Amino acid sequence: MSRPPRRPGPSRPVDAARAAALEVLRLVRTEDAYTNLVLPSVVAKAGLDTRDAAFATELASGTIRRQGTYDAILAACIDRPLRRVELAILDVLRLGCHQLLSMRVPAHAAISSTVDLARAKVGQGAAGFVNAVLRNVARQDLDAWIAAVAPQPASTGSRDARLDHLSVKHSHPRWVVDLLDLAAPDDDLDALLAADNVPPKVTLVARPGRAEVSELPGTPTPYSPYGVVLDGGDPARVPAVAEGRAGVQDEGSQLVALALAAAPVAGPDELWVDLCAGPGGKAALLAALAAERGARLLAVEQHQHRAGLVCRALGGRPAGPGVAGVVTADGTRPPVAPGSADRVLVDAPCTGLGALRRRPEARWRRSPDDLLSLVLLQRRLLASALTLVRPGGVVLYATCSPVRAETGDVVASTLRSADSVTIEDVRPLLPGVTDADGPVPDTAQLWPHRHGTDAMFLALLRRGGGMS
Ligand SMILES: C[S@@+](CC[C@H](N)C(=O)[O-])C[C@H]1O[C@@H](n2cnc3c(N)ncnc32)[C@H](O)[C@@H]1O
Repeated sequence: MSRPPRRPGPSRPVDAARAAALEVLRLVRTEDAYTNLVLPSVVAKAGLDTRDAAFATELASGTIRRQGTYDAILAACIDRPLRRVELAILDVLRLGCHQLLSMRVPAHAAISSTVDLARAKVGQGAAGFVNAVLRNVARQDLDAWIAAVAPQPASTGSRDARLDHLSVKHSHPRWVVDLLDLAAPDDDLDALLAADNVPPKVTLVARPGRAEVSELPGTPTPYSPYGVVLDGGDPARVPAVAEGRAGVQDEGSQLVALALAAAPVAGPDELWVDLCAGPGGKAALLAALAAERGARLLAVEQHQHRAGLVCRALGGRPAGPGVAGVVTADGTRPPVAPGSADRVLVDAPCTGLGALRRRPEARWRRSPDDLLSLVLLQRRLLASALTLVRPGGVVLYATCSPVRAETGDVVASTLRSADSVTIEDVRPLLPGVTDADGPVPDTAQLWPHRHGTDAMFLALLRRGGGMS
């Protein structure tokens, strides 16, 4: 994206789009803000036109996403450890790197406008430092820098050396690369990490019985019969979305809801439960499918605010066609009679490492310590779901993560400890989807680089026998 700074000259005003991007970096760093949530308000406050808004969006999102690569390069250009560089200056330097190395902004424009930004927002001393460092960065292109700071090891090199290289090349924390390497199919890691750096296009879902796919602008999704990939523009302006008959939903998430609904269940099929429903994307699709069959969905969500979002996703009514209610409750102890549900979805809270392409800052926010507590909760939620479901009913366990500890390992340990629970092949419930074998037999794993979806994991369990 080539875009010169507004006005060259010795005392230039700071460029509004670059200043907006810097403000987004500051909010994400100091207030734990989410890039995608703060961008619209920062852009609006700065009064940017469409072109400048697109520039600020790419500059902020891309810089945050690629900060691991840029920090490795900056470390090679600065003669003290990066941790001793003032964080406000580091933000400016990272923005400069993104313009120079990934946005094709001409070097003189990238450097002079970023130096102006440093002078205006940090101080005169910072401007000189930024100027010197960015001139150094501009000496070579991104590939040359990666080769210099994280050379690709020979094919005989160690696993550690390979992962070190990929961590810098694709700007992922090293511990995340380690877990994704253990999860990804052979030789896929490079493509998977690259896919995490490509922001996905917006995908819409036409909720069955409420909207038709033909009403939605865009290209039909390859696997979900209800999905459309939007060509561009604001999804909120699509009438069916504004009216709540359609929604924004990744195709992988659509496939999770569709797989639960497609699982064969003999006998009554009246009560479906979504045990971790917030913010309600899958609940809305499930409720629409349930309504078509005379069944009803009960949505359970632990956090009140998110339960409110589920209500909104379900059309704002506490009950109605396809909806039995929305309950704010802990899914490990839900107010639902044991053995009363015919189908249960456990879309478990997880690390979200399968949806990194969606949230630029997400990879830097998680820590390895998160995993253990999540796994314990995932096991308890799955055990709870198996108590709620009647004999012959099904539980679909899903995560938006491919990490084995929270996918196959949770399922395997549950199968070892639960009485009268069997696993069934979930892959036939994903028509047209290939190359999606999960980490344990009969499970499925979707991938951004293979299927164009988030990395959703799916396992289908059936309760057998009588009541326990
Ligand atoms: C992965 S998200 C679910 C996404 C949702 N199914 C959708 O498609 O919109 C997991 C949700 O589980 C909720 N949650 C976390 N712990 C829970 C618990 N113990 N019981 C019920 N919900 C819980 C989180 O607040 C979060 O909203």
